[in-house]
Amino acid sequence: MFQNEVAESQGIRIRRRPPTGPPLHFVGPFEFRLQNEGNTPRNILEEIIWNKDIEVSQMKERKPLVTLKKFIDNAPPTRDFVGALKAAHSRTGLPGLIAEVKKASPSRGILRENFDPVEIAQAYEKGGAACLSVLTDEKYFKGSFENLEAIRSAGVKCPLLCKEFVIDAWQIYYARIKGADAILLIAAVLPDLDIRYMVKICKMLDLAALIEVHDEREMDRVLGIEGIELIGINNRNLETFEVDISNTKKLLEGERGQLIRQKDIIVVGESGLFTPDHVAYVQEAGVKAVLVGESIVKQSDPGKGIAGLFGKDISV
Ligand SMILES: O=P(O)(O)OC[C@@H](O)[C@@H](O)c1c[nH]c2ccccc12
Repeated sequence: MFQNEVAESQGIRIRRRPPTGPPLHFVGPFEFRLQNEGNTPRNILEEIIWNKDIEVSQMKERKPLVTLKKFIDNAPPTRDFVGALKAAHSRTGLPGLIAEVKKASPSRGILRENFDPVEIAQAYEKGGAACLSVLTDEKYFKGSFENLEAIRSAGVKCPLLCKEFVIDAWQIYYARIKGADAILLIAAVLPDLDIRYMVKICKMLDLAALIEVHDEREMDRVLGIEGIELIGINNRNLETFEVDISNTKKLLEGERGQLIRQKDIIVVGESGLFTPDHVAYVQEAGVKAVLVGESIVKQSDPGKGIAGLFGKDISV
């Protein structure tokens, strides 16, 4: 089966870029660039993935895997991402916070004009964040690997999640070299075999893998994969941008919730969390951690934003 057919059989709607790319000109009497005939992205996530494909193939040419592997041997050890979340949860009795260093997003535009990633990261740490998430996609989120590196070099102690659209194992090695302690893998984009393979690479590199799901089918696929410690439930649909925090509750009900507790998997509630009520709602649903960007990054002091989000100071 071809790559897209394997993906489709698992309910994955995101297609990988056609190898030839969309035709750029008229050929013969007909325009071949037909809308939605396989050569135009159908939604924003698909567009991001097709761009990422080009970006990664260019970066791989400049820094082939053999070169990256040499740097890995000298990279400092990673810090325990999952451990930090668990420790925060038992210290505060509230979900451990992964605070996101996020300048912009395709759905919300620019979130913060004067954006100093290191300053924001330090404010988050001071405000009681257990871990940080750093967006590294430049084109759609105005993030960068330089931000990740800078935060790590500035002496921030919170473990760092590299927030990327991973489609190739090369990106995992790259993230590790740039200072990541954990990496995001999105089930809406990656077939089971890729997730299995990438989770193994993460283990080999001592990185935590946060596997992100958005619906029941993705959750069931991921629960069928061995060795997963961390699942994120995204309340935002990355194809339509619709946000609904009851999604977290829906995916943790019944047998799924039971299986997750049995397997001792930590669930992270992601996106659209703005108030102490929101946090309490997803905690009630069963999450032990939350991933929050917009509501805290927008505050003039993002550290105080954390106290606002939880309804109390969690820094002590
Ligand atoms: O800013 P919010 O609504 O608090 O969301 C943060 C985070 O969940 C969101 O940025 C996110 C979750 N999964 C993603 C995947 C790609 C890009 C971004 C994301």
